Amino acid sequence: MATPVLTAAGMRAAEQAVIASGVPEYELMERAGAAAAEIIWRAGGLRDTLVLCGPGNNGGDGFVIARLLRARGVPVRVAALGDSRTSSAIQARAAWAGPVEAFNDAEPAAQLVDALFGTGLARELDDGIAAQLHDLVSMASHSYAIDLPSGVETDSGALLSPVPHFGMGIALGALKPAHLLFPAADRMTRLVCADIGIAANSSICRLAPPSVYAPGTEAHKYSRGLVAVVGGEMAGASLLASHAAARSGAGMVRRIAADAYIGGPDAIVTDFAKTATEVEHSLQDKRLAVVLVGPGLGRNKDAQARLDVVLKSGHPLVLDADALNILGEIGIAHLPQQAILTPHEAEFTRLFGQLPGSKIDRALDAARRSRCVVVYKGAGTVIAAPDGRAAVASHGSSWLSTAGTGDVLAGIVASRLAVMRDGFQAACEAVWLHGEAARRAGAAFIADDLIERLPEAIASRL
Ligand SMILES: NC(=O)C1=CN([C@@H]2O[C@H](COP(=O)(O)OP(=O)(O)OC[C@H]3O[C@@H](n4cnc5c(N)ncnc54)[C@H](O)[C@@H]3O)[C@@H](O)[C@H]2O)[C@@H](O)CC1
Ligand SMILES: [K+]
Repeated sequence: MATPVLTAAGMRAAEQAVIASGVPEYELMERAGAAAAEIIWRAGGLRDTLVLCGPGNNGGDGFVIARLLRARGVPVRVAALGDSRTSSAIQARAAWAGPVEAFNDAEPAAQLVDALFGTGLARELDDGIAAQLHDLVSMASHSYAIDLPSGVETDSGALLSPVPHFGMGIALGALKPAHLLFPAADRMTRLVCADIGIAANSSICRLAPPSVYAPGTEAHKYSRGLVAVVGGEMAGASLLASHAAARSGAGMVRRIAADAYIGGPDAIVTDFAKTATEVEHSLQDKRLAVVLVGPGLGRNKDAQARLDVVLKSGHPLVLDADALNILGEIGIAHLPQQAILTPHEAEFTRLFGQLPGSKIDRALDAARRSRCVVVYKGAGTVIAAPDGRAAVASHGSSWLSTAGTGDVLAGIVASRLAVMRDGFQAACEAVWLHGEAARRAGAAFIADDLIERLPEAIASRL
């Protein structure tokens, strides 16, 4: 099941709905503290523990955690950053029977619990607070960020001040964008989400592993989807994309190109098309399920003419790389509806300019403007649909930062679209399979290795 992602405001609204149904706010704090204490107990056992409590409800959670860990026999100290300022936090502090040290004087412990700030962080931490938090976290063998690491901006994942690396992030009630978006996501080696009985409904989710279906017994190559990859100046990129498409479930892949490149899998047929008119002729095949253009296309006049016939072909499209660069020059008004666009950061900016908000906001805005599914690539890839759905892929392999992996992703997207016809779902499946193939390829792989891992990645989700 997809895990919902809530912004700070969305979380407050969900909390208010539960409170309106008759659950006191303090009860929610007790639930949050109990869930977090259970996770910490399981991971850290009887280690010496220091709980850092801030002035708001995040600090209140900290007092509950301290009390419950101590009740289990864990040696716990609490250090607070001033007085508690909310009624629930005051209540939680009163229920903690032990002493409260000053934050600035707190000595390190083997286990560190950061309950300084959560979704209510309004600005950067003072230098002294950030430095003390950093020292205490780095001296602990086990460290936990309650709800969020203190110092990260909930909705964007930006670091408002320097934030140390925590062993674990314990999200309360629902994931927030900062749990998945970089650089914040990188500050938690592990991430768990504690259920506190809040119904978290959201059109934004963490990218979930897909359920992939094997072809039916009646299937044949055309029913499984015929993908055309329109090539251009660089044969290698369109070959990589074609090969990736062929290994991702499509029934047949046809490369439409002007080069006479021989090599690559024999299963991929190359249609020799020297001119845009010849490309147009090849695209008249009614059996085509999807056309991919962009990898290796180039940006010269001939590339523009090829792109033009693809845009007018009437087929479902996947547009990547140079197709996006050309569109950045001629404008997105030329886009047909319901294509899938796969821009990396620079291509995204060329297409849509500097949009405001988080990476999720920008992807959703771009999807609405273009009326296309947008796969906004990079660390923390965001897939967004014009109807407001978004999925965020976190913790992809950083080894993907090598030549040709974008061409491979574009090929997988085209293939999954040919198989299932739903753009958003196809893009989500493709991003997941790409990430899984990378995980299986290990370290220092090249784009070609990734393709070889795709059948295993698909088999793992059958
Ligand atoms: N929303 C929910 O459903 C629940 C929220 N809970 C907890 O409540 C948290 C949110 O609580 P709050 O809204 O009280 O917010 P926080 O506890 O995150 O912080 C708010 C407090 O910090 C101060 N502050 C903000 N930025 C500061 C800075 N840079 N330096 C110094 N002070 C600063 C504010 O003036 C305010 O007093 C969540 O992260 C979670 O831990 C849980 O108790 C239970 C359920
Ligand atoms: K925190």
